[in-house]
Amino acid sequence: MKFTKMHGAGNDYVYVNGFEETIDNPEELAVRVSDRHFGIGSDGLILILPSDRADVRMRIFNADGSEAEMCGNGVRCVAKFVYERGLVRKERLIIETGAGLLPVELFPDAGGRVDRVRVGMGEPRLTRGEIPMAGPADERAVDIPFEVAGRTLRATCVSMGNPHCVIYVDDVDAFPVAELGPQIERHPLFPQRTNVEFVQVLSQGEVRQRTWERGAGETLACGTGAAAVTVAGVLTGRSGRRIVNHLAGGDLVLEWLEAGPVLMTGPATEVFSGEFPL
Ligand SMILES: N[C@@H](CCC[C@H](N)C(=O)O)C(=O)O
Repeated sequence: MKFTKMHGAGNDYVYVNGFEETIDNPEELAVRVSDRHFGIGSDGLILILPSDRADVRMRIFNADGSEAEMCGNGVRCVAKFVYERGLVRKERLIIETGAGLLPVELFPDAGGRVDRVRVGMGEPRLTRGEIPMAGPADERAVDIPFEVAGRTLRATCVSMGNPHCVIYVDDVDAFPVAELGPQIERHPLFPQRTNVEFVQVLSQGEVRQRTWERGAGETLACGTGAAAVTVAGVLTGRSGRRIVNHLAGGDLVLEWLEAGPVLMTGPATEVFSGEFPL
């Protein structure tokens, strides 16, 4: 199987061109390729596929083999991949994801190389029923207290097509992400598990984020997570509608428009291509 390894702000995936390759068991393949010792090494697997509703379709599988609805850093890399290889030579395209059809804008340089991409991430879903989260289905979860490992934390929960639990902390570097992340991911509040963002607010327009991803563990960045953090900042009054989010692997610029959708702009980087035995 031919593959390309790409990353968006350090959130790395193995990308397979499904216009040419047929993958029978992507769940199992995701586990194999993601292994950082015995595989290629990645946070998961992304398939780039033909679509009958959009210019291209993507499917994302986490490193544990579970399929997610959407990947914000991945969608930027998919756009770069299809543009640079001439599969879809458009600077504005639509990508089909499990979270719906998303508009994407590319900023190629004079040589046709794309390093920066903007994605319309759709409208956040805010009720517990939509996230999904235990409790009254039509209520929001904004700064709600909950217990984990004998501590009381406060969570603001948002779906960007996939579930996110945002927790504000004073010092994100010192926070025990690896200890509490997996316990929050599988907390009984979240019937489909959750991604977890630990956030330190620097100012109304700037935050720092560490991410514990559902199905992948701590990653260097999470695009849907950064979008959820933008929304949580507005809902809790901690940050404004437009922020720069400093993630462990790079920066993303986000804006939650009054009209509804969240826009995310960030890097898309190709690392190398190769062949992997199926
Ligand atoms: N890294 C991604 C999100 C990938 C899926 C996530 N782990 C989930 O299970 O929902 C991003 O950049 O959004």
